Amino acid sequence: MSLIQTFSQQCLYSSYPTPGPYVPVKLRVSCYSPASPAERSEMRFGLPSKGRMAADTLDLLKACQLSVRQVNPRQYVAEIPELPNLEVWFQRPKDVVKKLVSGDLDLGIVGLDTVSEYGQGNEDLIIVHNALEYGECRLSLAIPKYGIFESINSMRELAQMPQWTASKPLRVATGFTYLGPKFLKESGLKHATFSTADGALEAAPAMGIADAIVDLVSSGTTLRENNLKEIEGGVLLESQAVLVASRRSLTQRTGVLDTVHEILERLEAHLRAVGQYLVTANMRGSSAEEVAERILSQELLSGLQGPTVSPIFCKRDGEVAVDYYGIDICVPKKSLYKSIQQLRTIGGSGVLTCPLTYIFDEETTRWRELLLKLGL
Ligand SMILES: Nc1ncnc2c1ncn2[C@@H]1O[C@H](COP(=O)(O)OP(=O)(O)OP(=O)(O)O)[C@@H](O)[C@H]1O
Ligand SMILES: O=P(O)(O)OC[C@H]1O[C@H](OP(=O)(O)OP(=O)(O)O)[C@H](O)[C@@H]1O
Ligand SMILES: [Mg+2]
Repeated sequence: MSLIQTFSQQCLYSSYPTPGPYVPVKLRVSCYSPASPAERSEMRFGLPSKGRMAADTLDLLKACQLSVRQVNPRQYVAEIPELPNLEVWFQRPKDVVKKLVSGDLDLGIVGLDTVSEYGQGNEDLIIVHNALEYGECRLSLAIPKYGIFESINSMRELAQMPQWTASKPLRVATGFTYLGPKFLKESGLKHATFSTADGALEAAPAMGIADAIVDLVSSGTTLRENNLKEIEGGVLLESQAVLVASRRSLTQRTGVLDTVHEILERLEAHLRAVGQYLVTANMRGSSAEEVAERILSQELLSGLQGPTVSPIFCKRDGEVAVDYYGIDICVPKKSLYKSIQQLRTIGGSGVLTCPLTYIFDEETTRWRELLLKLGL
């Protein structure tokens, strides 16, 4: 097959599978019988089976004490022992989205770019957590730095180039055959055609196959190495890993909403805690308020809501007395050493630090937003 398929050919491939039974080809466990969305009672969680998202997704779940138990890496079904009645299915990222739409999965983790491309605005897809803090990239239009594009630096300038006509449109290579055309249409670039390829899109302009590309950019190295540039107004989407669920499953399938609540709480509590340290120390003082005042006079020691200051009771001359206070503060890892220095200057001693696993807040904003979206 040639590097680039034409857009019309690609359209044939991108139609959704019809909803219904899904029989995994490589499944070696016989206890999983195929069931239609309406028949099955277990919840299904789709995770990326390959690519850069796969390992990071498993790592994130593990950090939330939701380790995925997979008997062997070629087996596409697994479980999370902490979450009963839930099956994990490993699928290509785009298939996670397609199967959420068809009702063969209930929840999934993939990049927002994949949800937007393959979900195509489908209202059944609900982003439950929009920032899992990995897989960060952007979907961007890029053009060559050289030739007729040398002085073109914005989408407006690109759209106004006299070169693009009905008979000689701008040729765009992209794997994003839904988002790409939609974006160019909205940008006022009337004359554009699209072709698609599975990878190495950045080569298309130099090979003379395309004038521009729409592809994912992270560090920008691939574009730079291929003499391409992004332009003002050319970012279609900022993406990172997200937790996505099917509205139908959330509202109709027993247990899905509760499970999503638990997963969401663990994700939020973990992501809040990442990079945070708990610092405990002792401080001599005349009262808890006086100690708190000293701590709050330091820029880095205000903690999440403020320091916890607790009296340390000791026995002096047969009486209970308080000379020292124990303090607990949360500080970001990047300012840990500076915080300890500040603590010492105001009399802190016996300083202990430990990384935090979870910070559970009151009910999370995302949960409230989800209930609102579901009309609950
Ligand atoms: N360079 C990148 N840096 C960070 N995240 C990226 C990058 N490229 C892609 N991603 C994110 O990772 C997701 C998976 O990309 P990946 O390239 O691993 O899989 P794929 O493109 O679906 O598979 P393949 O490239 O093997 O066809 C993308 O949908 C996107 O959200
Ligand atoms: O801005 P950068 O950090 O250079 O990353 C961007 C590249 O990463 C992705 O490709 P990937 O590595 O997934 O290869 P692929 O084209 O085979 O999907 C994307 O399609 C870009 O080519
Ligand atoms: Mg890729």
